[in-house]
Amino acid sequence: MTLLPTLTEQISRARADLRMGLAVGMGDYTAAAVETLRPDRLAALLELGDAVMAITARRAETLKIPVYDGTLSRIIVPRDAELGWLRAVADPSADLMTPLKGPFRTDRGGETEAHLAAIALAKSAQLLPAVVMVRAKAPAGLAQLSPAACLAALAQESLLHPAAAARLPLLAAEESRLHVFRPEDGGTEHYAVEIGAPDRNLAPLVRLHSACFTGDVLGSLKCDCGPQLHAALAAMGAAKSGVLLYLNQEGRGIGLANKMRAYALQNQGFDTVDANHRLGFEDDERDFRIGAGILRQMGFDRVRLMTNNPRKMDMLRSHGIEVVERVPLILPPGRFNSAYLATKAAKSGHLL
Ligand SMILES: Nc1nc2c(ncn2[C@@H]2O[C@H](COP(=O)(O)OP(=O)(O)OP(=O)(O)O)[C@@H](O)[C@H]2O)c(=O)[nH]1
Ligand SMILES: [Zn+2]
Repeated sequence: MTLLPTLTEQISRARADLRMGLAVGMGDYTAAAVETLRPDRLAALLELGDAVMAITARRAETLKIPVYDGTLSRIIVPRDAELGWLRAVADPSADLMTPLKGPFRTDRGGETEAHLAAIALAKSAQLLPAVVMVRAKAPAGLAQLSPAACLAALAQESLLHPAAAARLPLLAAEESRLHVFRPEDGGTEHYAVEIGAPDRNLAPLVRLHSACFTGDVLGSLKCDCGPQLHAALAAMGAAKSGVLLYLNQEGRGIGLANKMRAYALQNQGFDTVDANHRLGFEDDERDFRIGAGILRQMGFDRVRLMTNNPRKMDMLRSHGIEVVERVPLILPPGRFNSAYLATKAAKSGHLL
């Protein structure tokens, strides 16, 4: 028995540190997220030694920087580099105005595990996936992680536990309950709306809905999230049975700030997939294992899934939930979201 933090708890702390702009120890390196770094901290970091900036292959492709190992690039940070330069490499918002930020010198060969782990940690903190790293042990007082352990822990399914539940009459269904699930790793909570009393032996209507503040709350016309949310609840209300999981994976897992960066790129003419890539993310950074885990905990192992996204079905199936039927959830496109929906069908495999 110990009062000391477990590896998962140490990772959660390190994630919070990156968000605050603090550096963390990653094996033999000291690493900080470019997005939150302050000029004085950059100067202190550069005093430790020569720095590289690690970016994902996706961002490197946009900047036409070579990727030697298929996953990332390590750009050598000039001794006199200013934070603005690092930020411009990390953040594509000014790409069109200043397309060529190079010439860039890059590192090749050698170990990249610490770089990969630092990028994965920045992504899990919903920060731009760009980190500045110096090969020097982190000074005492900073979080210290082992890259291999960090990568393994971040790839693992996070365990969730029921935190609270109560009856919640809804417009779509008076007989409803809201369950709050809390992950062990200190991350964001996720919710399950249980409508009626779905029979655990039958396959109820289920929807895995990913949070969309702009669509769900503000009624944004750029996507179909709000109408899909309400249509799913209405269908469950009509059936007097169903489970809607509200997963707090805003912006397909990249967070609202990055989603707004992606929207700004879309306003420049890039589509929803290319915008994610230019930011350094994959098209979809969500972890649908969370949904499977919540369903299993609630006693469901067979579902009729309301979705147009085959990835959701595959992920549930490979995590112990039988999808006995796909129930399409298609809303008429509008003036502002037709291009978005067409891109999802053409590039992300969404079914129409
Ligand atoms: N990164 C990014 N996320 C977006 C964009 N537009 C909407 N989103 C997010 O995309 C997610 C959409 O979630 P869902 O509707 O559950 O999923 P889906 O993959 O469209 O699949 P189905 O609706 O089930 O067919 C939400 O997290 C939104 O916040 C965008 O342009 N960029
Ligand atoms: Zn949306």
